[in-house]
Amino acid sequence: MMALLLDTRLLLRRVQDLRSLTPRRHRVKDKWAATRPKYPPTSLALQHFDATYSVQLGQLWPSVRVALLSERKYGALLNNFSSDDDVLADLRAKGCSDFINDTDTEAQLGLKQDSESVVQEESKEDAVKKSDVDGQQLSPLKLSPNIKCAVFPRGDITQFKPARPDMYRLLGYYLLDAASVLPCLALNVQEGHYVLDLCAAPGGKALAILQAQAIRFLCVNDTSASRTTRLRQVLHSYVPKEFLNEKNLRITSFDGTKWGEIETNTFDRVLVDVPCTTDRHSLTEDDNNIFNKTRTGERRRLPQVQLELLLAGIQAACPGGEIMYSTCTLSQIQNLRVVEQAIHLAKEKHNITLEVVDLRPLTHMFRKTFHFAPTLHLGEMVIPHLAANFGPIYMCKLRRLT
Ligand SMILES: C[S@@+](CC[C@H](N)C(=O)[O-])C[C@H]1O[C@@H](n2cnc3c(N)ncnc32)[C@H](O)[C@@H]1O
Repeated sequence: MMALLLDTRLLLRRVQDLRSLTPRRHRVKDKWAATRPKYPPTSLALQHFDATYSVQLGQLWPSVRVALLSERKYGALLNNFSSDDDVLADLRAKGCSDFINDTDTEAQLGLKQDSESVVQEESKEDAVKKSDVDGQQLSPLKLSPNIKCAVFPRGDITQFKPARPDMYRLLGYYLLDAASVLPCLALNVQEGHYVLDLCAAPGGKALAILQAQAIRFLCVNDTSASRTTRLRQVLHSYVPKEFLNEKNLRITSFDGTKWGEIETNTFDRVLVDVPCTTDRHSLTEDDNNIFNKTRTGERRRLPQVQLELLLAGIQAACPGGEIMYSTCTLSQIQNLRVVEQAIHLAKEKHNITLEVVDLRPLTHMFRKTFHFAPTLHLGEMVIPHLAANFGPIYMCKLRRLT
């Protein structure tokens, strides 16, 4: 009996000891509980997108939503300046293909058995007809064969390893959303061109444009000083020092909306890759999120800033020059509406006439790699899909007639 009493007392003491070691639940609030916003920006973004994109995209929205909330897919933009000649071969050995140049004729014609293919219901006859259209329409597009981007096949979510430096410490590839190479390809830079990248940091698209190895002069600009520093670092990690001189390249940090006051009628090609709601980032990262309550004003001003940037880009182009407007949002207000207004205001305020360049041949050519939104009346848009989780990327190309 005595032994049992002792055992019980010992047991009680152990329990008390343990209690003193374990803090009572809710006695002290966890630190994060006090600072965590009631409505995290990612949740606010999802609410906003559910309300707007369900109307804009209709039946497509649920599948785009799932893809946007899932792991994104990258592409590896090959660096032609690297002295390592085996990079693409190594990536191919891992199962990648260069989505721009590895379009073998059979696959182009849709004759290959591909259970996942977006064109799986396309008859052989249709495919052959479309291929003829490709041939005719793609020749004026003159895509640069030097721009190469490796991707894993549809449905394959293998991740790329970080790029390795060559003997000159230049990296072999740059990881980016493969769809963001499309505006650079469609910009169609030709030998001897003067090119302006108005919102260039961190520099993925500038790097893609440089791969064409045709440019006479590239001006890269970004209003953010910290992002311009990042842009410089990127250029130094991928482009040889000999190229990074004032004769070939200018790095500036101006407010791009004012470019029309600085330099007009100058560039053969202008890329206007504007700040936007960066839909994928807004849904997945609370840090630096434009849906943060403190940034509501900035978010509401975006369409106006985008319009001013596009108008400045249009003015910076020379007559006959081409301007590419691009975003990484699905929002009609930031995409088509901005382009419509810019075309109108360019005429009204600056007497500049523009024509919209048809990018359908490009979308047709890359229909096996990306999902494109059904016909938009202005521009083209890559929409995220679980089997090919790239985008969103909107692009619209304008040509200055006057
Ligand atoms: C979508 S990001 C550009 C991405 C870049 N083109 C790339 O491919 O890496 C938009 C950029 O616009 C810059 N930006 C925002 N407002 C600007 C302005 N008024 N003038 C110039 N750049 C601006 C931002 O700092 C940001 O780096």
